[in-house]
Amino acid sequence: MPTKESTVSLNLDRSTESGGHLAEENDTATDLKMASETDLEEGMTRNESMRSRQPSMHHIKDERMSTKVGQGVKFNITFEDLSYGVYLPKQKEPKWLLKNVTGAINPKQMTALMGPSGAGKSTLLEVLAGRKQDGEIEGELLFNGKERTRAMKRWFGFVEQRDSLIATMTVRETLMYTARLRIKANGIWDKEDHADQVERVDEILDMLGLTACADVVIGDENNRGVSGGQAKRANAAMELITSPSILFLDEPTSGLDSATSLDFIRCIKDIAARGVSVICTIHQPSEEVYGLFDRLLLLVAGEVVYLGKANMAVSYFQDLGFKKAPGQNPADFLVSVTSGHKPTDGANESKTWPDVDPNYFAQEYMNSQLATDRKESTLAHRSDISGQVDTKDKKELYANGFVYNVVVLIERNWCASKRDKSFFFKRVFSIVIVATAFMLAYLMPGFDDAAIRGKQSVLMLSMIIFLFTANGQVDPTVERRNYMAREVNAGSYSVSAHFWSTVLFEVPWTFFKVLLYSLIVYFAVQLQYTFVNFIYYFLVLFILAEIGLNLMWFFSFVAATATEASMYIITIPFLFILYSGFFIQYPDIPVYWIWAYYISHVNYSMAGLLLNEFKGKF
Ligand SMILES: Nc1ncnc2c1ncn2[C@@H]1O[C@H](COP(=O)(O)OP(=O)(O)OP(=O)(O)O)[C@@H](O)[C@H]1O
Repeated sequence: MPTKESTVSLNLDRSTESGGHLAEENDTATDLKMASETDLEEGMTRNESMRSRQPSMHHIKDERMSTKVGQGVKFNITFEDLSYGVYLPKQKEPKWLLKNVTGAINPKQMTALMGPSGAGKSTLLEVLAGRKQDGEIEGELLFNGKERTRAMKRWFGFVEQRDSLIATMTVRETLMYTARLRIKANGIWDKEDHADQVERVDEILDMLGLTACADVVIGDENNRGVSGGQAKRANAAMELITSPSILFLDEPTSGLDSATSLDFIRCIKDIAARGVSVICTIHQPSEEVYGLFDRLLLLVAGEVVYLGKANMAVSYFQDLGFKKAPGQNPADFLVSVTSGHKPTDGANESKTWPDVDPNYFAQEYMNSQLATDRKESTLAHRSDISGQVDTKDKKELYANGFVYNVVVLIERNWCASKRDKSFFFKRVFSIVIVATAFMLAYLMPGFDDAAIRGKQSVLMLSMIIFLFTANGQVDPTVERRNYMAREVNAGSYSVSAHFWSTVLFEVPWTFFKVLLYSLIVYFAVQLQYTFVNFIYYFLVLFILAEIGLNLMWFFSFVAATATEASMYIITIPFLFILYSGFFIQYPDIPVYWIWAYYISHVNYSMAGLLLNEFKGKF
């Protein structure tokens, strides 16, 4: 069990490729020391040497923003006795999902994070990337020897297992908007920025073999778009736009066939070769895919059972007495051995595998020379550069300002919406159909009993329509929230920028929709023919429509699924309608529901509309 105090700390080191400070294979402490002492031999003090390598965070940021993939800041991640636990209900002690994990991830290397299902691979990836907000973290986690700051997020690229892309946008549009949001810009429509963004997008399209499908829409199950493999690459491409120094990938090949997986991992290998630290969880890679990884971190039940060169892993376990069958996939062999599952499909050697305790491999690794070397290497790297760079969090967490982000997000909303066939139907045509139906049903001039009843019904039904009219947008809103969460997590923009861009994008459409409806219904049903009465009627419906829209957004964000959101969106306004005093008169409302009458916005809106229409008429 973890014993160390919580000292999660990260660090930032800048090392250029020419400086050679971060060697390709930092396997031993000796290698690291030798590399860092190059400058010292040239007559610099250690502090001078470090300062020359590590400019301020601001300097680094500017430099990074103008560099291509792999040419910016280099990161070494070191973690020592890193543990992560969650509190289960009614438990005082945390359940430890990661236990005393020690290791390092270096630039120019591609590390595979493997292990049986439930071993803690995704958990480790998220802890390293700083994505675990809950639970308890113990041990030490350093980025070039310094504590992680929130501002560092922008140097990280995290490719989630599930592709979250906007179906109606093309691959190029997706990347262009990502570039606009994540790269520091001079202005919203600055020409130089645009040229730089185009250049970067072209570079990444080329790097990931997406140029041929750059102008194809992503698509979904209903609309044909790019292939599954291309979507995966587009998903990863979004994370490369900012030239990340560390690329985390969570099972990027899941759902891909073996040829496409190989193709994809080759692209990632090329990216690592440019100087990026790559760590990637992967399930059952083929022998060829496995062969592309430089290092392997094998986890079992939250503990490291192997961390070292990927091509040495099989012999490490063979030396422990576990023989690999000829032709057996090395990744399958490693997972079978460490998970205690002896394969039955002709791997005769597995029958002779020793029966071992579940903790055997973790213990064996802890006592191995590999672990001793690894620990020394981790410690050496951390102490070499700790305390030399500015790790203070910067005030600005996002590449660009709030207004810039809101404007770009509005533009992107339009770009994504214009190809959505249902967009105009939901916002314009559906309301024309409803208004026409009203017009035909309630042509009732005058103020006789039937006309009064008809007008009252029209007023109430108009309100009901605008309370529920936004419900058709639940599905796309729930879908987009994953996309938003991804971008907010990546530090592209704030939740409030997303909220205001959505509000501002929808306000003109709501205005237009309510105006269209009002113009048709108000005059057809012959409500009060004065400008002031008409404006009053229009404004009440507009406010109700905005409330309906906001309720839809709220429930679409808090509900687990679109179905659950729809249930809330129907139930809650329904209660406000039921106890508005229209269908059940105030004296007849059950006393335990009277609160609903007082908080019902439908009640106040209906009272306003009735006064607007009938005041002074009787
Ligand atoms: N919030 C949580 N509360 C309790 N247990 C959790 C929580 N999150 C994860 N776990 C457990 O921690 C273990 C590790 O989960 P994780 O998703 O990291 O495994 P994994 O190795 O990525 O698995 P897979 O390969 O199946 O995706 C699992 O047993 C999981 O059930």
